Amino acid sequence: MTRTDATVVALDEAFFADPHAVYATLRTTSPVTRALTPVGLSVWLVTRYDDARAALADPRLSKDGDRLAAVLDRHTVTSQRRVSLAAELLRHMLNSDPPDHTRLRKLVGRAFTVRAIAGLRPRIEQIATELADRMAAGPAEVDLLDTFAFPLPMTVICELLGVPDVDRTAFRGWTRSLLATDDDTLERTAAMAAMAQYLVDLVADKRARPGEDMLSAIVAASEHADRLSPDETVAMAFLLLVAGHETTVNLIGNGMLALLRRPDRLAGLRADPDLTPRAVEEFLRFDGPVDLATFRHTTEPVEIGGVTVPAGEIVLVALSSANRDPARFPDPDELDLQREAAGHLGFGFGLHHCLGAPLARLEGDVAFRTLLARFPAMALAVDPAALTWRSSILIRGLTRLPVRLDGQQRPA
Ligand code: HEM
Repeated sequence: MTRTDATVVALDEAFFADPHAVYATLRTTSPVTRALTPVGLSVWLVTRYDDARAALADPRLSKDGDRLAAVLDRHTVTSQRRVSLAAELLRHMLNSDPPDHTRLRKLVGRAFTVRAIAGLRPRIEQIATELADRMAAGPAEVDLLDTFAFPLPMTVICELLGVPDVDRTAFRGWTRSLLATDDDTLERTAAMAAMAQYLVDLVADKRARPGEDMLSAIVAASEHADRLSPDETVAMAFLLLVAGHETTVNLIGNGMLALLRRPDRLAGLRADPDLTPRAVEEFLRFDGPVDLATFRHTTEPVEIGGVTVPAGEIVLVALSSANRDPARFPDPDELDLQREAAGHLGFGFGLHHCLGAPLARLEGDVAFRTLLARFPAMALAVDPAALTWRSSILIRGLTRLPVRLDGQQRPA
């Protein structure tokens, strides 16, 4: 951990390499503390489970996007420029408080219930099987993120929303650039603008030629002007697409890494596939895809864990830290697939609790069952110490996950 003074934690490369070590110290020494993001934004970090859960449910911690812009400007302490966010992409539910949040979430809520999502299982299994077939027919060493963990959720969310096949590769580049903190600011602003333009065109296309997909249904709803504005329609598409694929890829990646590092756990799960739903909850707790929840800001002074955070401050709730708080989960650094991991904050908590959780759980279930059944000899192709993590204050995910499907170690 690097500290710029006694109380400010730097969210830097050392932090991204091992956030769990930093969090373990913070939970005992300074559970609610100041931190500095890589682009020089001054924030408050909340690291204990009880404080994190309370903060996520506290209406005084606002998600209002318009007010956030002003707060962000006040808290940027370096000269580095922030990425200019395309206005069309901002008005989504994760940037809103009630009543806008309630209206936006209700519009798609029914499509994402456990029951509605369960109908997708056969198609998700088919996609997973096709990807596994392709892997089995290819080289013995692959990047599991590229060959399986990314294309599975990407294909599912694109099919659900009605994004044409040909456009999916460009989308990956844009979102990667957007969620990284190490890319050039201008490049990220350009990626954002390109994505906004693409989605504006896609929405226009759905309006002109509606299909059976969810985006066409959202566009149809937007025609009632009181329900969804044009910007809200595009922002909804943006949120669902980005949230729908940048997260589940790392549930599969981080979960597979955890298993490959613990062959005993891997063997136990392979012997009892019905344990998979429980294992997925443990992967979400142990090393979930969302490290820090999205920005919240205080609308008045708020006491969190005995510390008074003044009004107009940005608060980052450390979900990964809450999920390893020994006060909530005994022996938290142990991967225990039998444990009762329910209550983890991997999907957030409160009003903004992940809308796509039923879909993510289903994709995770299918992914692990498929990979374990099809590749019984799968092993890490590199020393775990050689693996690198993405530089993002939101996403916890590997840059690559090289595996050998035949179980052979690469010669040194
Ligand atoms: C394992 C995969 C996933 C994880 C770990 C995850 C995690 C999260 C978290 C932590 C939040 C709350 C963020 C906050 O409060 O700051 C959230 C919100 C959200 N997620 Fe997910 N997510 C996943 C998959 C998905 C999928 C597949 C979708 C599908 C479209 C999705 C759609 C959303 C949406 C729309 C919200 C905003 C909800 C609101 O503001 O009311 N997520 N997710």
